[in-house]
Amino acid sequence: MGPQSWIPGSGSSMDQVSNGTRRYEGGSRPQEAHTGNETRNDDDDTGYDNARCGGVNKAKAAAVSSTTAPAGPTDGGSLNREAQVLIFYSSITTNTGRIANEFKANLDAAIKALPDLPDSKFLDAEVLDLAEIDFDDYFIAPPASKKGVDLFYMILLPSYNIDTINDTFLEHLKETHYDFRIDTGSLSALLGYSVFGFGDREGWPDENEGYCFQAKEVDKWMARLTGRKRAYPVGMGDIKIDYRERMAEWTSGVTEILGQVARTGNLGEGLPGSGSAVESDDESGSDVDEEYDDGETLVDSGSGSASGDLGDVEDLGKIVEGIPKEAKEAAAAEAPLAVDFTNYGKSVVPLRKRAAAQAVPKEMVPKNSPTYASLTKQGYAIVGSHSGVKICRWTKSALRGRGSCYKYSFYGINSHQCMESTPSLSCSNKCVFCWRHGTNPVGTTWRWVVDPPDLIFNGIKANHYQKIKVLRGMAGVRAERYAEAMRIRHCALSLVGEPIFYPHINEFLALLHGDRISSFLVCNAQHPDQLAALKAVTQLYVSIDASNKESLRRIDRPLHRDFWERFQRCLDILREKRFKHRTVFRLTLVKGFNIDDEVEGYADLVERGLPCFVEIKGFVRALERRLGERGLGYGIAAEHAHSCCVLIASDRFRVDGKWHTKIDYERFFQLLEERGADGDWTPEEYMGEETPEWATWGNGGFDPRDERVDRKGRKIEI
Ligand SMILES: Cc1cc2nc3c(=O)[nH]c(=O)nc-3n(C[C@H](O)[C@H](O)[C@H](O)COP(=O)(O)O)c2cc1C
Ligand code: SF4
Repeated sequence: MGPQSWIPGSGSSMDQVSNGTRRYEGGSRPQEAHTGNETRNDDDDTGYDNARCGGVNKAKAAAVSSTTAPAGPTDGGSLNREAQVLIFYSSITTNTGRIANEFKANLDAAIKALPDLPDSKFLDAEVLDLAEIDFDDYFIAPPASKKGVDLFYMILLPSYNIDTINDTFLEHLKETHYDFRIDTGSLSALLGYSVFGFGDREGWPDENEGYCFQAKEVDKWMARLTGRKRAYPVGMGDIKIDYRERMAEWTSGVTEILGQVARTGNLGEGLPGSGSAVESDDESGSDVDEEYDDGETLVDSGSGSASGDLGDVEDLGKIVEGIPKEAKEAAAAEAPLAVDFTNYGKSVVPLRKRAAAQAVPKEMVPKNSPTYASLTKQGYAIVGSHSGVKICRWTKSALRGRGSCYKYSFYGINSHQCMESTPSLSCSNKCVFCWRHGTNPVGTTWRWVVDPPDLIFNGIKANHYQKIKVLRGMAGVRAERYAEAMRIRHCALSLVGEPIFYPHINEFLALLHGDRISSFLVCNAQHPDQLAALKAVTQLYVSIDASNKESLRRIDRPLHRDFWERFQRCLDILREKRFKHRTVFRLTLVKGFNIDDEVEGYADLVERGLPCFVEIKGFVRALERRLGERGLGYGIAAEHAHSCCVLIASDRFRVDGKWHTKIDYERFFQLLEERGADGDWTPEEYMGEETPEWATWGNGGFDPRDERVDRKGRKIEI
């Protein structure tokens, strides 16, 4: 969408029909507004018929009329008119008033320092006390007094759980939104807005207890009134502790956006009038609850993906369990075992043809392939010809302070700083639960064009950041977390495909580590040679979908004929590596296929590989008991109740009776720098601090500082 989109009269919510009559949403204006004594006010160049307004007061009508007054930029993108920031604040005990005036001085200076901006474009900001202005003048439509100037609103608001001007203000925003005489999005002529809240954690320790609650409310209503022109996530600062730091972050973010607005006339990726908003919430609906419903299921562990979208691989177990037993059995019985096109021996492809096909390597996922279409439709970005990156739902959830994935509870992975990706979208299995049947590239050896590691590394990072930027306008995103999210700290190589299949996996890992990004690499235990040659990773996983040869054949449907031998060799390699890498078994249990009578088999596999950790869903106690009987030294260390995931850990990670499942990432990078990717060290050397109490077995694994919400985004009282 071009810059014209936010010009009043050219945008969606403020449309005027050619005869100047204001167009109401839904076609015609509501019947009950007619007085029966209607005369048209010809002086009203907006075409808005004041006489029809019934109870609308004059100020309101005038304000409404002004929404159609300003014209927007027309010079091919950048602002062509003067712009100004209006800083609104409320203040009862004077802090915010003082801060607002200091802020104005800083902001004026910061705007002047923006590169490539002519001085004349931004007028000095104006500070306005909400207690002294008439809300109708500013918060129904942009003020008529500012005709010809494009406005950007910043609202600085302390929270008060007693009756103050804030309540009147919030009531006004709400009324304006619901007033049928006023168009939806009546403030959409603004360039954008952002809110910063002040609170006091001493009395209101976290958001569940009301910390900065009114700033969040104002932010929500402003999103509605502006047609979702949240330029930057709501910021929050504790007046006694960190407001300076938080405000500095927020100010730098907002100023950057102002520069973008001035240069391009729009707010950037993901926001109205500025490109794709598909990943942002729709805030135009009339139901307040819906605003916070992005379809994420954060607490309802019983639901899987109905659409067939695998979504997040981290939720695999849940999805797998959701498949009816009969369907799985039918799939396993009907689907032919995948044919190995690359190994010699019996093959349906004649050798000559195969040789010809291999002469010129093809792209693994060409742009015109069904796989490409399918992946991009589901939010994956394809990088080069065989790599992918996607924002996982936990990253979105963490950005909004609504909880992180189990790896945060177990290992201290910040979900909002985590990038989920793979350098190989291809793999050598055709697992029954994989949604990509029929379209995914499979093979036992690499037979495609190989992209260089730096192309993949730079590409996935750029795409990840771009996707995060799109989320800037999403309801509920915290400014602090957004700022942190612009620094990737973790990479989960666990998207679809098989990462160690990529021929330059070690070089790729080195690039991640060189940028101080930790690596969690998940493989399917089918490539022992590559596994043996793997250099340093922060945490190394094998995915274990079955406990014996027959189940594995039926569930993973591997391409390799010697799949079981490969699988066992991988476990042996993992056993050897356990004093170098943090090794993990991820047990994905397919109900009906492999739970019954298989505990013994899983215990055998654990005994063979002796991993540092076992991530498991279901039959936790049974497995723990078996491991105990064999004297292998494991215990239940942590849990994440939402994803029904439990962590069984080796006693190596229990110090003085306390579990230490977290990772000291800084120490990991130090070890790498000191000793190199081939160097010797043990996982214990970068063992992190004690597992937090809330993450230990029996305590649920939900960080109390986050807010629990249900499927609709409604807060859950605990
Ligand atoms: C009576 C009272 C109620 C308050 N209620 C809240 C609250 O619900 N949430 C919060 O985060 N801070 C609350 N605060 C803290 C204020 O928001 C904080 O001190 C703020 O900086 C005050 O700004 P001001 O001096 O501009 O009025 C409250 C403070 C007082 C005195
Ligand atoms: S580890 Fe990263 S990619 Fe995986 S679920 Fe957690 S936040 Fe998402």
